[in-house]
Amino acid sequence: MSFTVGQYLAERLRQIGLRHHFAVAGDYNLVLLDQLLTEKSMQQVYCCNELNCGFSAEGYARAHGAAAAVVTFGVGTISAMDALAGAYAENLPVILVVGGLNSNDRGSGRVLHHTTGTTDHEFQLQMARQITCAAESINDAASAPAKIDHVIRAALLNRKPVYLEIACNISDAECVRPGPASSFLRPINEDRASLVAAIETTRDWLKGKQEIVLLVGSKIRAAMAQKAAIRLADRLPCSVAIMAAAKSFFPETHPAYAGLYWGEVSDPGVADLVEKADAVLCLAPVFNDYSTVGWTAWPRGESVLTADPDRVTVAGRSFDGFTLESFLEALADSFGEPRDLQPREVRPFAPEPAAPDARLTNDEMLRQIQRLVSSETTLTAETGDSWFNAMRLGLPEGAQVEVEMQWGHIGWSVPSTFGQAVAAPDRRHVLMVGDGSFQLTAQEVGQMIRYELPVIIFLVNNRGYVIEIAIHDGPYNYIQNWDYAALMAAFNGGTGHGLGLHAGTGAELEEAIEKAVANRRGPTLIECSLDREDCTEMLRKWGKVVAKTNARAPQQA
Ligand SMILES: C/C(NCc1cnc(C)nc1N)=C(/S)[C@H](O)COP(=O)(O)OP(=O)(O)O
Repeated sequence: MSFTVGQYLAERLRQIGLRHHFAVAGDYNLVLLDQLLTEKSMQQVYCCNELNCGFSAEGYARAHGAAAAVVTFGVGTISAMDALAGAYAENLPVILVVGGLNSNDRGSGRVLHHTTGTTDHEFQLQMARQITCAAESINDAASAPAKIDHVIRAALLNRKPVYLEIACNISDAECVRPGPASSFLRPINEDRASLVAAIETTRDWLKGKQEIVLLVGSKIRAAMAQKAAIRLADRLPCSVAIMAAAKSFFPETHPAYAGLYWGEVSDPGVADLVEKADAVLCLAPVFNDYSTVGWTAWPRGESVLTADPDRVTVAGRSFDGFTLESFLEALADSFGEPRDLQPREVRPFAPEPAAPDARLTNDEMLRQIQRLVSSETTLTAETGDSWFNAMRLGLPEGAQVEVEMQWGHIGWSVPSTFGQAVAAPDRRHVLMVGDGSFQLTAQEVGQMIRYELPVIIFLVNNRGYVIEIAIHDGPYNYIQNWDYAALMAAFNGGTGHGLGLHAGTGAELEEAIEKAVANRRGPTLIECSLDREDCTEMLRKWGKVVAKTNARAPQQA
């Protein structure tokens, strides 16, 4: 039985644990898709467009650790690249596989369809190199194994996306079979002396410190160091604060957990805790203009240790050659046994319930969403006031929150939630997405219907781009209103189980949530109608500072 290049790729994807890959057909990738279909342990899941295909894979990688998306050359790839750049920004190993030009035509001087009409056939590979940690183009079967192994290993090691182009006439070409996948998964060789020196320097730096804070950042998951951070908090007398993009990456039930640090929109008391501490250990942080609230909340200086996924900087020295996980575990163990502490009571977001027939408010909506959140819930919060709503939720052990605060592509959340639900069907998937964002990628709700995924979508209809209005208003922040709930009938196509409901009061929302929980054979979109002015106080405060930062005059020469 012959074995092909496409099957080599399929076998490697299976070996790294993928049970699905996402795809949009195109004439350059049809034969490749056939080859991937021969791998019966992996389901081929289809998307409405390549941007959504890329974001679906990104969501799958959030839930499953890695993901693959298969698109066609040019028109498919360039669209998927927006999601690939997002995966790069969010440290997610997405493998973008592209059905490429026929190897006889590549570099032939001929003009081919789905290209820009020039004879430059390298443009796409060069673009991909800017937003991936590895990019390869396969135009002969002999080089396929090494190139496939190279990009997959790079993706897993760097927790970043990669790009793999396979000429359309090579996908079914004869190929050798792969060996075991253990070569991909082997740990990096760590430098013991550097690790010991880093621990000793850190212990000296900590001597005499009274107020120690661990500030957990969003790259802690990509660094696979969440458990090690807990181990350290169990042993080091400290408080733990999280950055917004790391919501749910440290258990809120942990005795040392203090809350969200986000400058002037931090949880009560947490800004003081961090800013007055005499030792802040920043664990895998991303300090950007949004996460530092316009550069106003950025811990730096002698009282700060920064532990990045591949480097520790403390007391004027810098160490690398070991993983963040190894550093945190060794530091934890240097403090001996865990402290004897009681778990913390998580405070849910629980304002007084609104009168059942009163106009639905943001707080009432969030109060009811809070009651849905359990240890098996993954809540995805879209860019917009949904970010700030997610920050206000109390999370039971095991509940997960997904945000995209570095790339911040509105619309990301719909396909990403689809990908997460494909990856983790046993969890309850809840999506909070604004009307403006939803209009970019709404089609993927149709795929949730196709694959019968019971996602609960809170469509926050506040009639426009409220986060932009808070930053800087103008006519460009107002959009055509849709009847979002009515979309579900259209997406059902006569046979689907999608459910579309309107909620304009607390009572209507209560009833809609009941129906959504009962609808196990498809998604339920609950269109929550809110006043445009009804946004979180956090957004208002944060928006003002960010607007001021955006408005800084050019540096005078
Ligand atoms: C337009 C834009 N950002 C600019 C933007 C524009 N285009 C892309 C792809 N990504 C972006 N972030 C943003 S955050 C809107 O306020 C989102 O509106 P909506 O989803 O309705 O949420 P809110 O009402 O809570 O703001």
